[in-house]
Amino acid sequence: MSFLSHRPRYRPVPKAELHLHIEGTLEPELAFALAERNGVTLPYATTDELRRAYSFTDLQSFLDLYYALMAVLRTEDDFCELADAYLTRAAEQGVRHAEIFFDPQAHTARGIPVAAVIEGLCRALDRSEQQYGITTQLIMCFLRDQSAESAMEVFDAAQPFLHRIAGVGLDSAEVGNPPAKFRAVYERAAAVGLRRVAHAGEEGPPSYIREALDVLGAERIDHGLRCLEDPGLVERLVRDQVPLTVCPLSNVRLRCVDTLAGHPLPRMLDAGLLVTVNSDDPAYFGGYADDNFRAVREALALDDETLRRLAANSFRAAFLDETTRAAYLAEVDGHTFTAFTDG
Ligand SMILES: Nc1ncnc2[nH]cnc12
Ligand SMILES: [Zn+2]
Repeated sequence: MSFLSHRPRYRPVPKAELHLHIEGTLEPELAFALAERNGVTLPYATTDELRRAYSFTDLQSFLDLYYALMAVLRTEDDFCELADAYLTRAAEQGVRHAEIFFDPQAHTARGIPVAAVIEGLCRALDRSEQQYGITTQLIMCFLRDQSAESAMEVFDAAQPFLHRIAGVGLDSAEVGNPPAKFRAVYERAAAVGLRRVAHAGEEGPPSYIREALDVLGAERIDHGLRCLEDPGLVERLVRDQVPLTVCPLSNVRLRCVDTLAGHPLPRMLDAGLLVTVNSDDPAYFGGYADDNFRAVREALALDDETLRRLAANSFRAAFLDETTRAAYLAEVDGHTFTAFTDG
């Protein structure tokens, strides 16, 4: 019997995943299968060789590979399979509700119609509650390193599908692309009742977090790590209980923090921030939702009550109706963290 089989394992705590790019769940095995099906040649001979390329120095070095690998995603079926694969994994990791980002401009720029992307994703999401026990929402992200006009064009192209979309987000290369660039498209999103979130303070300065709140009306901040450099901003985020969707394994892989043991998550919790734990791009960063929970548990010596607080925060921060939120919070309350060993 191996040593590993005696390691304690934990039933994953029920949680909501609020910061998850569906394109970032593209595992090398699926990438190769789709490449073959679609006649796309990848510049890697094997899945192992591709995995070896997952060594990033910053956000941009990751984004270069992330966008390049999307070449294999071409049809509605591809997007459906991608989402199904994520939901299968998420269910194993205790995810009960997922608010899923997608990057339409990364596909329309390659000639893929926005309909293929959204209809493919929705085919998987529509059966998610029954098949995986996971409720879902879609959040359409604008690429901040593209122009404001391009964001407006994709928003126009998505008009027939807006009833399938819960909100809009902002992602891609942060520094040099401040939130205010997207004021107009966020105003249009707000006018039709869409929820608003934005990546800010991952690599960019605290002023981008303020701008996301003040100019875009962001209700949640994705990452938000660099708020800690601005005590006045922290005070505001605590006072208003603005959720921050933190992604610990991502932060280490993209070198936003040096080590997991040095991650500011405990400081953020101590400050009273409404922090949640998420996976960001799990196929690239070494773990899905509960892998992130387990990693911070070990590296930061978090106790069960802190993990329970993080799980509860995820449902508090989710775009759920109050009845569903209460039901999920009751699941968190009723969860026991007892370890079990198998083998
Ligand atoms: N961590 C991240 N930051 C910004 N844009 C992204 N797109 C996918 N993952 C991202
Ligand atoms: Zn992200």
